[in-house]
Amino acid sequence: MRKVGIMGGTFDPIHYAHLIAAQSAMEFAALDEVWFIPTSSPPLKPNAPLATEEQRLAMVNLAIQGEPRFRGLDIELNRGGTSYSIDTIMELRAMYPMHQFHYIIGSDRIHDLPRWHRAQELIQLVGFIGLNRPSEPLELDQLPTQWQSKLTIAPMPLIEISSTELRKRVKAGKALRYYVPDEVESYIRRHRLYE
Ligand SMILES: Nc1ncnc2c1ncn2[C@@H]1O[C@H](COP(=O)(O)OP(=O)(O)OP(=O)(O)O)[C@@H](O)[C@H]1O
Ligand SMILES: O=C(O)c1ccc[n+]([C@@H]2O[C@H](COP(=O)([O-])O)[C@@H](O)[C@H]2O)c1
Repeated sequence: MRKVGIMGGTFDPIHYAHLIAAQSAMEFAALDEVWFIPTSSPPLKPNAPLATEEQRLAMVNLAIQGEPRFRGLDIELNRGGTSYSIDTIMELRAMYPMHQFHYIIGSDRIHDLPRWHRAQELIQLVGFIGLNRPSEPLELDQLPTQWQSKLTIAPMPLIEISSTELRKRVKAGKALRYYVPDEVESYIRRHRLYE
């Protein structure tokens, strides 16, 4: 049996906090691998991503190259439409019956977990590894008890980097260096993303 963490996200663009979150979850929960899965259409976000699906996946693959335990998956892009996690988990469980999956999420997403599509079924299929995020600090007591019992909190240095802030930085002509891997910055500049 392999323990696999699922790092789902819009990744518009992927940044260092995503990578540190994945590494923290991997260390804490003794995961064998983390699979990064870019969404097609993110369920609870008001705006559509700015970069294309191909560009977001390309940036994920550039960011994780060199870490053999990290892998980028196009399963949600191939399925298209709204990327509900229940569909992804069911598909992955059917494809990899010997794997045990854990969903990795930041505190902003932890708070809206009960509003996820078919949340009651999802909770039966997968455990969650949560990471604190300074913009929306963890408030576990706000979460129904049945969710609290399915959630493990992994320690991670608080890092207030968001893709929204990075898109604003590009628009304002500011540097991305030290916020994203160099290869991701080069890709963003080459494709003139977020300008
Ligand atoms: N700074 C961070 N610390 C911890 N977790 C994070 C951080 N940034 C993102 N995450 C988590 O990573 C996952 C994917 O996030 P996402 O791709 O939406 O990035 P984002 O920075 O929140 O994007 P945006 O600003 O566009 O909303 C989510 O579970 C999110 O909570
Ligand atoms: O299944 C849902 O209803 C659902 C609702 C909100 C978020 N998610 C998943 O959570 C992950 C992070 O979402 P986001 O919007 O922060 O990029 C991504 O994989 C989404 O598909 C899933």
